[in-house]
This record gives sequence, C-alpha cells and structure tokens, in this order.
Amino acid sequence: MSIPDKRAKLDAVFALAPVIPVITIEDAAHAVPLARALVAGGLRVIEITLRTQAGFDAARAILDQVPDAVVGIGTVLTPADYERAAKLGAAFAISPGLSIELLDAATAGELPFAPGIQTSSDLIACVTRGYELVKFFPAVPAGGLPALDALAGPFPNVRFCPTGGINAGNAAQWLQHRKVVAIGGSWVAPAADIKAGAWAAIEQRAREATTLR
Ligand SMILES: O=C(O)C(=O)C[C@H](O)[C@H](O)COP(=O)(O)O
Repeated sequence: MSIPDKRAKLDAVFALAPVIPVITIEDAAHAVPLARALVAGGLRVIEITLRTQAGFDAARAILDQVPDAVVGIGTVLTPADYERAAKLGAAFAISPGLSIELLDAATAGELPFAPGIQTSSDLIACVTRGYELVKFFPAVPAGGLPALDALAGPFPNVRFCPTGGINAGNAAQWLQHRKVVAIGGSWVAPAADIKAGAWAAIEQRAREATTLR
C-alpha cells in the first residue's frame, strides 16, 4: 500500500471517535467484555498496549469476537512488534516514540502506523518519511497544550493524538485544539476496573468521553 493510502486509512480510523482508550490488560479473558463495553459506550477505536504478555492474545480475541471494535496495537517499539501487529490483522500500530528502524519497517509494511513524538527533531524524522499523524507522548509531562501548540507551528500538515496524563478533567481542552484529531488515555478503562470486571462503569465512562467534543 502506498504511503498516502496508509495515511488515509489512519486518518479514517482516528476520525471514528474523539477518545482512544489505551488498554493494558493482564488477563486476555477480560478483553472481549471490555471491548464490548467500550463499543457499547460509543468508543470503537481501542489501543491494546504490548506492555503485558496478554496484549496480543487480548487483541486477537477482540478482533475475532467484537467486529465493531477497531483494534490498534500500542507500545510498538521494534520492527518485530510492528510485523506482529500487521500479521494479527490490527487496524493500525502506534508507538510512544520512534526509531529510524521502526519508521522504515512501517514504511515498507502494509499496516498504517502512528509514531510517537516529543520534539521537533522527532517530527522532522516523521514528515521526511510522510508520517503526518503522530502520538504526542507523554502529552502533559512533556509540556501540555503550550508544547503541542508550539510544535504544531513549523509542521502545518501534522495532526496529533496527545496521550499521557490526559483524563476526564482536561480532555476537552485538548480536543479543542485544531491540530488534535483524537486523544488517548487510560482513564476510560483503568487497570483496576478491568481487573474487577467493572464493565458498566467503563461503558459509562466511554459514553461520557464521546461527548467531550
Ligand atoms: O504504553 C504505551 O504504548 C504508551 O504510549 C503509553 C500510554 O499511551 C500512556 O501511558 C497512557 O497514559 P495515561 O492515560 O496517562 O495512563
């Protein structure tokens, strides 16, 4: 697939919902009820991180059993992670950062990829290769909205998915920025609620998140 085609696919995914729940799952058996709760609440795009062993199995279960969910693989750190995400049939891959090796693998591959950035040098590496939708991580510790606004200036074509330190209290402010396509965060489905099977609470938080923009 060409770079513009992959870019268009990624844009279409990020247009589906204002908030992307970032999920860290310890037990793959939780994946399907969790995804059903998020979809029922109106958040179809879900980032399953590879922070835990269960990440891939969780993503596979959702892909198999929750057709309305749009599954992205997060914490993609290496070309091998990217390849695995592509083989799994995920909708996209996303990273908290970037390396040239990772960008090159994603350029050669078929799966749309959103690199993570924190500096203008990161953004130069991205735009040089045609990546124009990036995760801004960690959004709040790295300077918050003023930092994003400053970074956006020299890169007029870049759009951002800020993640890291965003919650129900500050999410709306981030979503008002014209270069923010969506925000990511763990607050919609925190680890404790997943562990406890608190699906109704997660569904309710998802529903509230859909009204933030
Ligand atoms: O694990 C990854 O791949 C990441 O990119 C990091 C996560 O997106 C953030 O850690 C979520 O941040 P919180 O919403 O503040 O919990």
